Amino acid sequence: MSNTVYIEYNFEIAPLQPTSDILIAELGAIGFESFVEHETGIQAYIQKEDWQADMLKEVGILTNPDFSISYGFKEIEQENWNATWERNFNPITVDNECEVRAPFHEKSDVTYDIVIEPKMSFGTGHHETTHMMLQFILAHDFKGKTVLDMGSGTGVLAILAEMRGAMSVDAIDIDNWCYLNAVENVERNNCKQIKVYEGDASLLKDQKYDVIIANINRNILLADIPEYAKCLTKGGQLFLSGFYKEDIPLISKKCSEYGLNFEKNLQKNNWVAVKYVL
Ligand SMILES: C[S@@+](CC[C@H](N)C(=O)[O-])C[C@H]1O[C@@H](n2cnc3c(N)ncnc32)[C@H](O)[C@@H]1O
Repeated sequence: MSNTVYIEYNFEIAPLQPTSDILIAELGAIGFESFVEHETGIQAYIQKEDWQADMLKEVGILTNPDFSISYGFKEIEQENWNATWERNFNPITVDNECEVRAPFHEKSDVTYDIVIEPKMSFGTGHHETTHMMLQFILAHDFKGKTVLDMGSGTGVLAILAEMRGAMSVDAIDIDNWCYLNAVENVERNNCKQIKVYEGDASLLKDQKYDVIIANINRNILLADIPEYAKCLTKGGQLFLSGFYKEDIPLISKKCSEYGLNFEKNLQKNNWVAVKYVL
């Protein structure tokens, strides 16, 4: 067990929606890694080494008079954070076909049973963006496809892609903890076609993929769409998430500059997942 130290913020929020979604997006943009929603707000986590006492000055929603947000913070050891996760992690079912659960939950009768021990990584299916990406994977044919999962977190999307018949899956995450966690989850789900890498889009060279899935955030996607386009086979599919409905025009404009056409989007609360085709 690594002894990374985290800062845990507890935000009490009114009204809860859409405030917590906006707050999560703003905190994500300044380096917060993970979020746990509760009945009256959210807990947000950032590594102590990435934290500065005045960093919340950049979070615009905190000073917006339309919302009421109060907060406090404390330093915690990673082990405590895991305990929080485990208390909050209930199994989730996507479209009656796929269940994402922790090892300590009982298996239920679904076609795709995914076991994830999230530890510090994002990707249990609870977040709207993960949920919609899982829906996209369930709704599309992955048989025999070569797949890239960029920003793989726990590896949950890569795991479902393999279960749906992908021939090979490269899963890449910039974060060392996510990399290690995805390696564990790949093994835990007995996946054989997934290779996990630590890094970012600079790892992409001459590889070609039939499908690219990337649930990251607006700015990283905008920066990396040109790389994704280069790596897609003609007719290849790109599934993106990690941004809001309002960001679709900007993301679609960038995609169309690289020959990727908008096909459809899913929406959950204000979050979206979008399909583009080359
Ligand atoms: C929103 S989470 C998505 C995790 C998982 N794919 C899912 O759908 O639940 C985004 C992930 O992208 C990773 N990430 C952030 N910036 C990245 C980058 N430039 N390249 C690759 N991964 C990145 C983060 O470490 C995080 O695990």
